[in-house]
Amino acid sequence: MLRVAVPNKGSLAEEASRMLRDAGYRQRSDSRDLSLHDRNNGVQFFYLRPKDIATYVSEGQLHLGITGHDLTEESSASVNEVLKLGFGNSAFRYAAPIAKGWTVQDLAGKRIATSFPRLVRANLAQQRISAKDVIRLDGAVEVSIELEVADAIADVVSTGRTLAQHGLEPIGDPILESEAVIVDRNAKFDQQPDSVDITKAKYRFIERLRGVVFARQYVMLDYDCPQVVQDEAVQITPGVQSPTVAPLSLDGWVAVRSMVRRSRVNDVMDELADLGCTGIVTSSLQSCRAVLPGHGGVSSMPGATPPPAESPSSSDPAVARMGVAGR
Ligand SMILES: Nc1ncnc2c1ncn2[C@@H]1O[C@H](COP(=O)(O)OP(=O)(O)OP(=O)(O)O)[C@@H](O)[C@H]1O
Ligand SMILES: O=P(O)(O)OC[C@H]1O[C@H](OP(=O)(O)OP(=O)(O)O)[C@H](O)[C@@H]1O
Ligand SMILES: [Mg+2]
Repeated sequence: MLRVAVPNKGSLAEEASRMLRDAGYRQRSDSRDLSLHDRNNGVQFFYLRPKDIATYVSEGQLHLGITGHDLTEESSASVNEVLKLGFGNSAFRYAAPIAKGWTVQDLAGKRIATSFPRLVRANLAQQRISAKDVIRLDGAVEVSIELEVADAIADVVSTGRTLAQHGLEPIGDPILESEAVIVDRNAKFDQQPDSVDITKAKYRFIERLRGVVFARQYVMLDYDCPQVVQDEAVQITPGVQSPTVAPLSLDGWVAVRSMVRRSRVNDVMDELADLGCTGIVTSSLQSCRAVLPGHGGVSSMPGATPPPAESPSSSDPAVARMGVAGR
């Protein structure tokens, strides 16, 4: 039985469960439940503090976990990040009162409050800055300056609203950029290697989530196209092998279906309309299996779980049929 850790609260919890539901897994309906057995999929989920997840996974009690890249870096747990999940995006940054106008060098001799002391100490050492003290706080770090516990902070910044509300501004480059990731253990010499069943179950789980991550980046585009401009239209929505092109019952017209990057879809629709295409509609995708080399995920990250021999590939006709637009 595959055992997977999921954030039980905080910024990552809701989105992690939503992504798991989109991938077909059952999720808890009561936030007091700390585990849930999804019998149909052979997975047991454990709802844990995201900060602790890398530790459980590295020790081997849990097979995989969803947590933040920054939390993984802060912990000394030995894990591999095997898939980026595209949510929980943040930057970990130094900040100080706007009125001070400090640079990073001004942190020398100052008290710095943070929930990530290990990352801060490592960054200060790397920049050869000798702070007076690094003070560990669990949260609400932005208020520590007003309360005179610290002179500056290092904290997670997403929209920047919390900093602004407290009269603070980020200083220097981000210490770290972060997003939610799936972690796998980096097996130690004294640990049992995964059984064949667990290796396969891990692969299946990661591929399902990868399908959701991928689907969120694309939309399905359908349109009717005058045959005389079909070649130009196909260039605008090229797909992987090629888009699906089917005859319409109207002479001189074809129907085209292709996946297009969500970030580009409005430009693509404008270009198709300018060409004389019509009936251009988009539909959202919940999940898919159409991941190709270079599209992120396991293949692009170190320490990836190797796929079992029978893993699907982009030569699979089911994948080729989807007409994934490569732009
Ligand atoms: N405002 C935010 N936007 C996006 N991601 C965030 C935000 N705040 C924290 N994170 C990310 O969430 C993870 C931290 O999760 P955690 O649950 O420990 O913190 P939290 O969301 O601050 O919850 P808590 O309130 O319990 O401290 C980190 O990976 C962090 O980068
Ligand atoms: O840049 P923003 O969009 O404003 O988000 C950043 C804030 O979000 C998180 O706090 P959270 O709400 O988790 O509270 P906490 O400080 O108690 O952890 C983080 O620690 C920052 O305080
Ligand atoms: Mg927080």
